[in-house]
Amino acid sequence: MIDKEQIEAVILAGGMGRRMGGVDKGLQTFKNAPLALHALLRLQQQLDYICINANRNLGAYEGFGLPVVCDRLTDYQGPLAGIHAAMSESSAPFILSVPCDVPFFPLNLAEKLYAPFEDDPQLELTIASSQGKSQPVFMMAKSHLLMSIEDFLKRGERKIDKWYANHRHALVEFDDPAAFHNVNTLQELAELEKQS
Ligand SMILES: Nc1nc2c(ncn2[C@@H]2O[C@H](COP(=O)(O)OP(=O)(O)OP(=O)(O)O)[C@@H](O)[C@H]2O)c(=O)[nH]1
Repeated sequence: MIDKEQIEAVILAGGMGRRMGGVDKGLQTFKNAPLALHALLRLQQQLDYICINANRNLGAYEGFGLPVVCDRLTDYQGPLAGIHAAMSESSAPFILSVPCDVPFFPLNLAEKLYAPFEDDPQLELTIASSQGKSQPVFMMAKSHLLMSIEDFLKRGERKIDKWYANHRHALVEFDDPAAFHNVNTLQELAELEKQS
């Protein structure tokens, strides 16, 4: 059984959005609402504690009514920097991360990523996987990994896959590959809007 008290979720909206021309991806409109709000609405069905990681337009994100955390390490070091920021500010033993650009992620994400920890107390993190391919931005990690992330980023590394390989982890398979469809360009956003 999932213990919601143990987990804080972070919506990662701190990227540069280069493939969207440098716009703030989380604030782009999809089905009449900002992308990050879609993520929030899905998380609210799963967990009670949620924050947003953003590095610009902070007022707009604060308008969602959640705590907003900024990267502590500068220079846009990738999604791990956002997970690091959330871990730094949270007192929850587990952090669940989701990106802001996957509007249909599974509604049983938190439950399924939490379950393996109950069977294996040594486990440090779980990562979503779909059709055998990992989706590493969808991660549930124990908060004691904060210093490990910090050391890794300070060494100039940034790839999540390389980081988690050093830790006891489990991949958790999800059935519906469409749920992990992410949007990288404004054209992809418009196409997804038409399809759905
Ligand atoms: N906090 C933080 N989050 C990031 C950073 N880079 C990417 N992300 C987040 O990680 C997720 C996946 O991001 P990407 O699509 O790889 O990067 P992006 O910045 O959104 O877009 P591109 O610049 O086009 O790659 C998104 O939720 C981003 O907001 C970063 O430097 N800091």
